[in-house]
Formats: sequence, structure tokens, C-alpha cells
Amino acid sequence: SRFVQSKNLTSVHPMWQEPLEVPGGDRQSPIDISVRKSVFDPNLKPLVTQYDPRTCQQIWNNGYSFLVEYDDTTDKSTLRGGPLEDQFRLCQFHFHWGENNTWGSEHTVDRNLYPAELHLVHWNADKYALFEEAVMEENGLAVIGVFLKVGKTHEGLQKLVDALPAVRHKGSVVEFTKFDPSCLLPESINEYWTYAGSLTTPPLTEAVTWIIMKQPIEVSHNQLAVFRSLLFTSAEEEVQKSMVNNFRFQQPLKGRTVRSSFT
Ligand SMILES: NS(=O)(=O)c1ccc2oc(NC(=O)c3ccccc3)nc2c1
Ligand SMILES: [Zn+2]
Repeated sequence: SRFVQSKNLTSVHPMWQEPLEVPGGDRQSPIDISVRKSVFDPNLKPLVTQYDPRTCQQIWNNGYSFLVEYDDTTDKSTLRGGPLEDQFRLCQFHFHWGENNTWGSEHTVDRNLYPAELHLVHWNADKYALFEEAVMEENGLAVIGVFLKVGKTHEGLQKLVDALPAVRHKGSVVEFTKFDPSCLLPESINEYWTYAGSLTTPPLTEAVTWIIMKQPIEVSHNQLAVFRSLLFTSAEEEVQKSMVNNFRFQQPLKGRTVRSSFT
């Protein structure tokens, strides 16, 4: 379990100093999803994603992860349904991963760790005009989480992996277009857990409806190795630090219920 790793996580590059005070603090993410404690909710609707690859713009190394950023100025790439009341716009997706294939995901399922986790970040465009507004509101964001496990090469991911050397250092940006993020979703997107949580990196605001897919996607060992070739540090810094273990430690559930869309 993650607690076993906590003994040697001290060697892990702490991505940032955890702030002592977090906004609210009673719905922080990530968490462990206890399958037997999750509650089946028959009222959860099917998830509807409509992503237009033409809205894909660039890849940016922001010093925490690499973000694939989408044009969110129109309703071309959207998410609705599931636990959501409104329509949300895709603004970016990114990943979290470990220094090896043993750990790296932010969420866990019955304490099971995955080597990486994908986050597709959306904001509520029915209620707000910009991400920056939505990020402060409790119904402002929806993030789809997809676990990655090591197996066969993911053909769709390879186009992204091939672009990563161009954004090796913090602060670098490269044009990246015509990428359909639907290829990164598992076949069955209607088996998921959902709960009220937060961003897992600063500003850590408690604005996120999390939608965690039950089915992981398979990527190859070599594809994950390219993720680990990225750097936390900018080209100017003399000491280069590998971008690995860019996950947050798990947060207390504080009485929250995790709902499931499946029995
Ligand atoms: N690991 S996480 O919880 O998915 C997570 C954590 C922190 C985040 O900050 C942002 N900012 C934007 O996307 C953004 C988009 C447009 C303009 C400005 C910011 N997305 C995040 C997702
Ligand atoms: Zn994330």
C-alpha cells in the first residue's frame, strides 16, 4: 500500500511544500477509493464527451507535469452527463507518474497503486466565463481520471510521447495539434466512481467533481520511460531534476461518500 512506500517516499522529490492551510480542507484530493464503501447511484447518467481534435493547441511543461492544452473559448470540446448538471469545456489534460512502475497514480483503488494517472480537466461553461472563475467555485470543475497500467503500446499516446523531448525543460512549449483525447479513454467510460474533491496541485481549491474510470488504459514501459525523461527544472538551472513522483499524498475522506455508476 502507499503507506509502505511512505518509508522511502522521503527520497522522493517533494513536488512542492504542502501548504499548512488548504482552502476548506474537508474535501481534498486525491483519496483512496474503497470499492466496498462506494455507493451505487442508479441516477448517475451516462457520460457524454464530445472532443474536437481541432481544438488541440500545444504541449507545455509547467514544472509539475506536461499539459496538452485545448482552445476552450467555444463549446467545441465538451463533457456533460454522469454526475454533472451542466456542460463543461475541456481546457487541458496532463498526467501524474512515478519513478518506477510500482507507484505514480494519485488516486488508488482499495489501496492499489497504478504507475500513472491521466487527468482531463474541464470547467463549467454554463455557469462561468473562464477557468479562472470556475476554479473558485464548488461546481466549477470536472476532472476525468484514468489509470494507466503497463502493458501493450498505446498507439494513440505515441504521437504525444514523440513530442515530449521538445518540452523536456520547465517552461518549454511546443505546438501540438489535431489530437483527439477520446483515444485515451477506456472502452467502458460508463463504469466510474465520482466524488467531491479538489485540485491536487496548487491552488488546491475544492472545486472539482472527480470522475474516476474503473477500467485502466494500457501503455508500454517505454512510453512511461519517456514521461520520466522530462525535467522539473528549466534549462538555465544547473541541477536538473527528473520529473517523476509528481503526485500528491492522499488526503482524508472526511466523511465523503464515493458513488459508483455500476454495481
Ligand atoms: N491535478 S488536477 O487536480 O487535475 C489539477 C491541478 C491544478 C490545476 O490547475 C489547472 N489550471 C488550468 O487548467 C488552467 C486552464 C486555463 C487557464 C488557467 C489555468 N488545472 C489543474 C488541474
Ligand atoms: Zn492532475
